[in-house]
Amino acid sequence: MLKWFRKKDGEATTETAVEVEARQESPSQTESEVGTEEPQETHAAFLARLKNRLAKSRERLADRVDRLVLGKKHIDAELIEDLEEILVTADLGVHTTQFLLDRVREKVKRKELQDPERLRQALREEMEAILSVQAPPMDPSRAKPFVIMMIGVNGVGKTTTIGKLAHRFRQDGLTPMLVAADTFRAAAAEQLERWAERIQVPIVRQQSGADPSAVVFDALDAAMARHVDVVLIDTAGRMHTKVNLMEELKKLHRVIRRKLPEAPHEILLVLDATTGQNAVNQARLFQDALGITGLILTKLDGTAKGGVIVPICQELRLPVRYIGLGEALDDLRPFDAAAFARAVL
Ligand SMILES: Nc1nc2c(ncn2[C@@H]2O[C@H](COP(=O)(O)OP(=O)(O)OP(=O)(O)O)[C@@H](O)[C@H]2O)c(=O)[nH]1
Repeated sequence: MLKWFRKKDGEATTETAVEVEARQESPSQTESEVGTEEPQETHAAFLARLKNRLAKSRERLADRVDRLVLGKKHIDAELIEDLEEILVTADLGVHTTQFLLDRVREKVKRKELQDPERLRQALREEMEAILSVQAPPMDPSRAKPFVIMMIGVNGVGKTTTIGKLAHRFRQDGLTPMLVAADTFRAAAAEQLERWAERIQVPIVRQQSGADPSAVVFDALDAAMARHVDVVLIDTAGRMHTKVNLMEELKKLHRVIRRKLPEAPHEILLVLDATTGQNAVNQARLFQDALGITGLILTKLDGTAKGGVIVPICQELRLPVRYIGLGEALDDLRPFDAAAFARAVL
């Protein structure tokens, strides 16, 4: 059954009609309509899939390390120098590469690592340790509504990730609501609306050019009135006016806080793995401006640059919440440091 809730918002602007589109059907009905129920995948099967998707990264890193040590008897200065080039070109960055090489040298010196064939395993352990950032888990049950602000530059996959994440929440029995706070690009709200339709969740949007803060303000009212569990806010990735993107996002953040002092409960930065080292700069900028609570790395299916997440985790000490492995509904997976390290190295 399709229900429409229309609300004229005279306070924000005279013309802003907030449309809360809601479909209220039983979860079982929705699941069969959507027809995308994730089959229960074993851990081994998932690992195989992740390795497969990260195939290019593996070629570039795991295979290169294997080729490097092939036939070598000792880990010597020359081998470490060659390893340095491999790690830097796998987007691990100069700082993280030096850190990893120092750890290798220490282990060799302490005679904990002597066999070149164990080099890949040793690096993998170090990588896993860096990626295992200690942080409280993302727990949507700790607040109602649990507000997630999705940020990132344009094209990284924010909208797609919101759709996939909302789908996951629905499967967990939660009611999500999508909020189109990128009002600068009409296509952005339309794309989010298509996701809302596809996964059958309500969306709050206003017409193009509306004030994003007004959209969010109204959306939080609607979420509270309708007892929504999780609010997912899609934000702009690029400003088409003179307004500075970071200033706009900060304003949005203030509006959320004013309405719900504990919110946003998560500020998730979406990074496109294919951009390599650019992702490091983006993470720094967004962290300085807003303070991020977690990362989502998308497009790992088509890149040799997945390694970029390692220097980001090492420098900013931020947990990776999810990884995107494709464009399908179930291609967003919770991040697992051990599985990721094993898939890359
Ligand atoms: N291969 C692949 N493509 C992805 C993934 N995530 C998103 N995409 C694609 O990346 C493109 C951009 O995604 P969007 O979700 O529109 O990105 P956005 O950050 O919302 O972009 P703006 O609205 O311009 O700010 C789309 O074609 C998505 O289908 C992923 O994990 N793998």
